[in-house]
Amino acid sequence: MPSSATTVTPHQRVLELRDIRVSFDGHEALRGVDLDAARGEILAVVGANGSGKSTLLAVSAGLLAPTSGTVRRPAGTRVGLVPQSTNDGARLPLTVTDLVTMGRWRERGPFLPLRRSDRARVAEAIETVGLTALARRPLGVLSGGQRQRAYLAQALAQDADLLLLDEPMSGLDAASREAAASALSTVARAGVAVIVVTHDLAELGTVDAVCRLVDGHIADASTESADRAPLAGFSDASRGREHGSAASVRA
Ligand SMILES: Nc1ncnc2c1ncn2[C@@H]1O[C@H](COP(=O)(O)OP(=O)(O)OP(=O)(O)O)[C@@H](O)[C@H]1O
Repeated sequence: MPSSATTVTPHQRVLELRDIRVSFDGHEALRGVDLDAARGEILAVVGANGSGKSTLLAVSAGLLAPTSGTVRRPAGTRVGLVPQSTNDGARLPLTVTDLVTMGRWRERGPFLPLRRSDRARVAEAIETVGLTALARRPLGVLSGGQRQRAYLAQALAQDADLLLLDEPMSGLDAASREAAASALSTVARAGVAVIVVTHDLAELGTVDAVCRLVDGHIADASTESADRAPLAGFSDASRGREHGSAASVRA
């Protein structure tokens, strides 16, 4: 990750959205969104309820085809998505380790036995989110915040190139938020492009860019300061430059 504004680092772009429009029954959830995400960078997406944040993630993940516009990802890009609510997971007859192991399926296939390296990756992801002591517990007996962390571990275990997280900190206590924010920084430093939807920029610690959605379009995009100071007190993204593209602005 760049440590100063003048550092020129070749950040490979793993997502390019151009003039994205999404209509639901005549209502435009996204209106002409341009956005780039590059390896090694954390992009925060903020905006009011209904402004289009989850829709933007769904389009970025390839789960939802835009009504118009282009979505480009380099061939072979692995996308990991942690959806907004993981409460449904409470009903799944899976342990934390089972859930995180599923994160290796794309790499390994669901029917092949895990290699030692896969198991190590699963254990590492569980450790990163601080759930090692609960690794054998069924999801149904975890608290909401613990379950949220299990899903985050699953996403980490995927070794994704592009990690999309929809309010990953919701329901987490302060210590867990800090652990999750640190995990995100670690994966970004390892070269993953991270897009995080949040209602609270401060909980993310440091980010490289902020994209504010208002009624389905990017109202403004801001870069974090060059030395990557904490975002606390930076809730007014109007400090940033006004333009349509977010992560193309390098920190
Ligand atoms: N499948 C759908 N069918 C119809 N309308 C939808 C659908 N998904 C989203 N919308 C509408 O699109 C708009 C954007 O929704 P979206 O879920 O992307 O917002 P959001 O910014 O993620 O909101 P929140 O902060 O509440 O999670 C909203 O007006 C929503 O009602």
